Amino acid sequence: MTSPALSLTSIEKIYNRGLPSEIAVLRGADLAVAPGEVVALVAPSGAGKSTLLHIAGLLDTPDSGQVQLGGEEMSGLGDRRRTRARRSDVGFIYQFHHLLPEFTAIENVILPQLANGVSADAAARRAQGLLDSVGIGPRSGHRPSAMSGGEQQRVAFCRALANAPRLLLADEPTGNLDPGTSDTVFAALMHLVRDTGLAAVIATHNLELAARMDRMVRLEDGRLV
Ligand SMILES: Nc1ncnc2c1ncn2[C@@H]1O[C@H](COP(=O)(O)OP(=O)(O)OP(=O)(O)O)[C@@H](O)[C@H]1O
Repeated sequence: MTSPALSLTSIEKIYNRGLPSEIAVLRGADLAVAPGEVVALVAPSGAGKSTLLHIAGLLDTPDSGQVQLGGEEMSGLGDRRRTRARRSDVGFIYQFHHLLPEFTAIENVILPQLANGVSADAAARRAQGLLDSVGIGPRSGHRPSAMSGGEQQRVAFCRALANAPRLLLADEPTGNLDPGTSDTVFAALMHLVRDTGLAAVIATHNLELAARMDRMVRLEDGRLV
């Protein structure tokens, strides 16, 4: 049997422990995502969606519970190995694209590859291929400020996939776009994800988009149902 791309077991996260403001955000959250599976994560605002995504993507650590990527335990790793695993195994997409404004679209997709030790030529070829696949190849030399919101977000998708991660985590990837653009951009994202066969967890408030994924999980009272 192949290992899940992501496995979260009994994840607990408490903020401000011991203080009057203590808040138990995650209380035994479990989730397994198979390679190639696209899971919609639906949660009311403040339920702990970002906390969960940050823990799954090794940006934050749980107070207890296990995080596995591709069957490998991540919980006990030191900072350097966590950073390496995050860089090569996980791609992030945020609601606001967070592209580097002083670099062009293609440079934004090249840079994470250089940081991962890929040669400049190979990185440029891969970046151009990714941009072509979401229909913005001809705009690869533009800076983000010269692109529409939907185009910028498609560049952010390509950047997230630049290092061929095994897991994609997205936090409201189309949340700041108008409904029409959101639909086109979501279709581009699904195309990329299906094309590369990677596992994805995509947080969204949009139930119509959630219904187009393989499975929907809801974050409720610190657990996933
Ligand atoms: N570093 C922190 N210290 C204390 N409390 C925090 C911290 N980060 C988040 N929280 C609290 O934990 C809860 C969950 O936060 P989180 O950002 O995970 O929610 P969310 O579901 O992503 O919300 P939204 O959809 O509004 O972005 C919130 O009540 C938030 O105020």
